[in-house]
Amino acid sequence: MAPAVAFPTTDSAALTDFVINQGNGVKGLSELGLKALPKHYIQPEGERVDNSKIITNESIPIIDLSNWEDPKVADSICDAAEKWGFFQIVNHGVPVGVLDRVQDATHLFFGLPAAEKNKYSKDHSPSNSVRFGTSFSPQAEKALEWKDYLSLFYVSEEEAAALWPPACRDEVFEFMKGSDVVIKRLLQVLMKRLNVNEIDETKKSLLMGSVRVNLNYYPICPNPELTIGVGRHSDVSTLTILLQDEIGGLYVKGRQGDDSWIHVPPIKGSLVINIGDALQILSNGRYKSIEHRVVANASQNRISVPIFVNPRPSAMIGPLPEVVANGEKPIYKQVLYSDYVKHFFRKAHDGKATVEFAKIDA
Ligand SMILES: O=C(O)CCC(=O)C(=O)O
Ligand SMILES: [Fe+2]
Repeated sequence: MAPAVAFPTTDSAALTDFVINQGNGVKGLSELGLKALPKHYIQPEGERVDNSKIITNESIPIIDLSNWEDPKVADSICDAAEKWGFFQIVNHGVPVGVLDRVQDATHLFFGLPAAEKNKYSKDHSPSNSVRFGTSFSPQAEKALEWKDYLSLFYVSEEEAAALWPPACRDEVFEFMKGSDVVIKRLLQVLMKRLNVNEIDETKKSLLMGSVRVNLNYYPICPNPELTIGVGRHSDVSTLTILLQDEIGGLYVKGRQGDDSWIHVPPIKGSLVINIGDALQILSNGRYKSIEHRVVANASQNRISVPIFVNPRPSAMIGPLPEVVANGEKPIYKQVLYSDYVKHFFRKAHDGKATVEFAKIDA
């Protein structure tokens, strides 16, 4: 039987203390067996997923990478990046055992006692590279999101070995390393269409100068229709490689320019790829970073593991010289990538608003 609720969940201070300060997260709330969603998680109607807005007559492309050398594969990747900003890849070369192990390790980490996970919270973590938290940006949000996370910024193998939680450290590292080849190939293909034929050191720092891996945990929610797992946002990355489990719940904004949403169906062994804001800016808008969000679930706990491939924080990002060489007008200015990321985290999730930060004023 679930334990009796030990505090009034209407009391903001008590809720913050339980969820954030003690490190119980929304997983802890969920396991109290609440009958109703605490008011802090009730999202304005526009932020919830409205079932009437979900379209089922379209789906994001699924690309088979078994024949890398086939130019048709490269075309499908670039077309998907231009038209959809989102696609799934199968036969990508990352062994299914690696994917299974990082999913098991994610469950293992979130299954640890709160006090153990809390060692990695903002107030206790020995390093900024390792952060356990809940929601997206609780200080900046009017309504909280129904998600806990562990965020791991990769600095070096030594640092990862010393600082990442032992419950998931080796498996996350194996997933990150195992995805290296497919990440490089995808970027090479995407660059070729932009007339960038070689990823030299400068390009490397712009495209893949840093990596962050998140472990996301979306526990069972008493009123999923009133809240959200992750609110509408686009990623600030160059490219995101996402491993989701078999539960489902990720929605991508439709292409009609209206408020329609498309489900990304789980496919065992596949990886979801999406273009982030940094690549939209570097490609001068040719590749699209598309809004997406995650619903909460009434009956199952869901996990996902995105790898965010990012520019180096100290890199200046703007439209690549190869892209504007033919006289194309730049629509973005040069911005310091770390400023861009700071801007993203300063506010609650708000769809595509972050990219305005880099727009050249009309
Ligand atoms: O959980 C998911 O499927 C997506 C998560 C996501 O969009 C993110 O972490 O940026
Ligand atoms: Fe995302």
